[in-house]
Amino acid sequence: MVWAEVSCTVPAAMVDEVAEFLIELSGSGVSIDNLFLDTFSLDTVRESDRKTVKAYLPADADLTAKIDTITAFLAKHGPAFPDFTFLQPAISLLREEDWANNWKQYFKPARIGKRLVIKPTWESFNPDPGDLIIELDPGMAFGTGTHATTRLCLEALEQIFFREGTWTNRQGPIPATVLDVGTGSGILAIAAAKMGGDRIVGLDIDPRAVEVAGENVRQNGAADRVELGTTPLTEMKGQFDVVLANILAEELVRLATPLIDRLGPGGTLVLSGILTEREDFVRTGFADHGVTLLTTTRHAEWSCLCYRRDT
Ligand SMILES: C[S@@+](CC[C@H](N)C(=O)[O-])C[C@H]1O[C@@H](n2cnc3c(N)ncnc32)[C@H](O)[C@@H]1O
Repeated sequence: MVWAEVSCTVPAAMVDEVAEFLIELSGSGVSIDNLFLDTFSLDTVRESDRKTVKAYLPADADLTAKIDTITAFLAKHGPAFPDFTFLQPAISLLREEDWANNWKQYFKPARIGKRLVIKPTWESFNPDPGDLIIELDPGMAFGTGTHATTRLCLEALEQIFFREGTWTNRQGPIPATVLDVGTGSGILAIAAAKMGGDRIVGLDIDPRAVEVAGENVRQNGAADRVELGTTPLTEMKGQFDVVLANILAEELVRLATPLIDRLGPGGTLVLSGILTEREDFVRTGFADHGVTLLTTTRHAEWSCLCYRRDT
């Protein structure tokens, strides 16, 4: 397999927008070269006013169209940023082994919330007491923990499971069952299992994501509690204590009824993948559905809404 490394050099203020766009397009993470070194002395390390955001795309028949999409994105959105100069994205081809190693230099253990650490398998990490470690290699499925929408879900899960100084489910009866709609890399399902969920079901419409999630679940020793599959949400049966869905606002609203149907009375629904400007659209879509909005959290331009099912 050959990969294309696509490098976009943009003003620092545009980095977040370009990174979000490339994450969506590539279905995976990006790297950002953010330091400009101009002498041998570390004292002179300073932030550059330009940064290079790199994404990795399979070098297949779709590559040219994707590069055209990236070029059009830069040309359309760049002029809104001061000091923008249009630079054609630079492309270099990498073999699978090089691609894998390229990723490695950018993925470091990341703490999310207070106790969760996402750790690439090749890195060593000394956990603090009470830390939960998720071992995750960046694959082609979305969900390395670094994206704001994933982070917001993980923080919401910690709020649900960690109470009064302990992970509740090991002591208490609920919450015990979790449905993760759009599981991607399986990161939320694994986190739910580590936090104390007894039975977790992860669904994804993309069979490749389910495959990657399966490997990650096994790697984290959670296969006894996590089931994965491509069953459409509308065909799912049963009810869960927690339902997570990190998919886009339009899809969340489209699926409002089946999402709530899968939630047991008093259960918590975590909706993520919502651009903050689309928050009201989602709130309206979930109004009069027998759920009460508990919290709204935001990170970058993303929002996460948590609801409780009333009866
Ligand atoms: C933004 S990713 C989230 C991945 C992971 N849960 C996370 O939080 O990082 C969304 C995932 O949802 C899947 N997806 C989109 N619409 C879906 C649907 N209607 N049912 C199930 N999966 C869906 C996509 O294939 C993708 O893997």
